[in-house]
Amino acid sequence: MVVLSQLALEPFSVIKTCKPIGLFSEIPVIDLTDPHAKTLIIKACEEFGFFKLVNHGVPMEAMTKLEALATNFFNLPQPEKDKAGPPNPFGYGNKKIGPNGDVGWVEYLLLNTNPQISSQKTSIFQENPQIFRSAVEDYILAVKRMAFEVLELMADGLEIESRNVFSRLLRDDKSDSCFRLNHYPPCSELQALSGGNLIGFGEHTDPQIISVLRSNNTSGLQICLKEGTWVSVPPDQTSFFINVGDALQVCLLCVFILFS
Ligand SMILES: C=C1C[C@]23C[C@@]1(O)CC[C@H]2[C@@]12CC[C@H](O)[C@@](C)(C(=O)O1)[C@H]2[C@@H]3C(=O)O
Ligand SMILES: O=C(O)CCC(=O)C(=O)O
Repeated sequence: MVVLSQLALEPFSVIKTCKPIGLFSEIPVIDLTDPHAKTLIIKACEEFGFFKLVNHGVPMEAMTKLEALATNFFNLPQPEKDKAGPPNPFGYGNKKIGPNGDVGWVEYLLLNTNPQISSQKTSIFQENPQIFRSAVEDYILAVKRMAFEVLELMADGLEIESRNVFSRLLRDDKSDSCFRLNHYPPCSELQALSGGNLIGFGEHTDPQIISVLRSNNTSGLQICLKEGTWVSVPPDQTSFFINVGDALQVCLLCVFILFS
């Protein structure tokens, strides 16, 4: 048994904890091949701002490959991972999230997704540079295709004449879309001491149009419902989850104001 002294616990004092909450089974599920997908997406955006995507067209092989390589990266000794940091804004980060001084029990790789991905810090792809880089590129390409489809269905569902009104923002070579690989390391001693789960990536809204999320069959992601209750998203190995970001929420509000 390891007993942590007060001194050893000091660096963790800024990491918050939360009590486990129940899994939420009512998250809308959108089948991307369903002819009614556009209507169902808009309904899900209005009701939850969050939905699950199935039959999304991203090959399972691309997901599995990336997951294995990311796991290899996060299993590297700390000094090796640190060579890919600090994130400014792209690169490897540990506990410090974003520019606002937020901290969490998380380490991550933040990358840009534009075609000049080769301009990323090469130390990110250190172990197997070609293999890791091409797995990241293949995955990003497949996820982008899916995101184009979702954004175009959203425009269709809103009956906006130009179908690419949202997707062109992502298609743009200068798009500031980014790709984030989060790893939440286990820390059973601290969890036992605190009596709750350590918060990895704290409460926030996403500034983007949409965020595309995937978990490797692990629970932990929580969303806040309209009435303010936090619920847990059930673990899922094969689906993606879409979260409506602040930018799209503003667009949706404008559309509703204009047409109501
Ligand atoms: C804590 C934060 C990190 C973040 C900016 C923020 O203040 C709130 C949203 C976070 C997020 C989530 C999606 C993307 O990964 C990200 C790059 C973004 O634009 O918003 C991160 C931000 C970040 O890591 O800087
Ligand atoms: O790791 C996750 O699934 C959550 C990350 C997140 O909330 C985000 O990137 O906005």
